[in-house]
Amino acid sequence: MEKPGKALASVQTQVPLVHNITNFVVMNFTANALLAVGASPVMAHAVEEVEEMVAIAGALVVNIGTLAPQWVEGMKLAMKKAVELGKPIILDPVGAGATSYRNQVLTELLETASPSIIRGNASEILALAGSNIKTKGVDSTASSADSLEAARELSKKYGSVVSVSGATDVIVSGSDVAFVDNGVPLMTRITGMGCSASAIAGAFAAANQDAFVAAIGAAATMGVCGEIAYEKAQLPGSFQTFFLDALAEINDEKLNQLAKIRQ
Ligand SMILES: Nc1ncnc2c1ncn2[C@@H]1O[C@H](COP(=O)(O)OP(=O)(O)O)[C@@H](O)[C@H]1O
Ligand SMILES: Cc1ncsc1CCOP(=O)(O)O
Ligand SMILES: [Mg+2]
Repeated sequence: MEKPGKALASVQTQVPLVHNITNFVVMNFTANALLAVGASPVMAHAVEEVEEMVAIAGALVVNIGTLAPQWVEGMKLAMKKAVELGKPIILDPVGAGATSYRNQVLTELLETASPSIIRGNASEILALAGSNIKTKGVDSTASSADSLEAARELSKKYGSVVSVSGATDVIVSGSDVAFVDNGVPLMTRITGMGCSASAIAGAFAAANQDAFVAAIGAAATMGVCGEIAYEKAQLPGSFQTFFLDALAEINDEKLNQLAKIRQ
């Protein structure tokens, strides 16, 4: 397995534009996380402009966190355009398994296009694979270790890389699996950490052809930066600030040294 530093260096040298259709809760934090890691964020969801925006972006991140029908229309238009132009799509199925509306919209989005990367927590990935699990709003009620089979199924069904976050991040691409053991539990106590993981996966996918390499690099970057931030702050408010600082200071060498990736 190639070390993740090279994939990060590609992001930092290319500074890709990442088009996010994401939720109201995390827009600001996600944009800051992308800027800090060395990418360029834009948030745009109006049906009137999503096609033009995706045309100038390196990747499209679709996050269903605060859904409404007009947004779904914009997501579908953007996804179709991304397919037409060969741009990678990252899908974050926020709250899959919490309500039937979310499940229905996810079915429609996955009929519209196959994402390069599906990034969610364990409950969301299990729900997406058809299990009856009830996600606790947007929070997971399952462990990433229990989602390996579901991730495999989804990866085969949609031809996507599936990245499941948790104590260990599980990343599946067809029959290939990688595990990333970085991160700290405090990351679950700040909203937008998973959404940022998906947005950063977008930056990595924009700058790296191989979606498996991109998803692993993004997960390792998130986890390593969480560990660096935790050395400085052990409470959510200050941790969030130090996490952004860590994203801004991470480089290929440090990432290679601290990433714990198993295959
Ligand atoms: N128990 C944990 N220990 C260490 N890192 C974790 C833990 N749970 C989640 N993370 C990390 O936090 C980030 C967000 O993951 P998660 O909380 O699962 O996403 P979401 O916010 O979508 O539910 C990921 O980078 C993940 O690796
Ligand atoms: C709390 C909340 N409610 C709707 S979207 C959202 C943010 C979810 O963010 P994350 O999946 O990164 O925890
Ligand atoms: Mg999430």
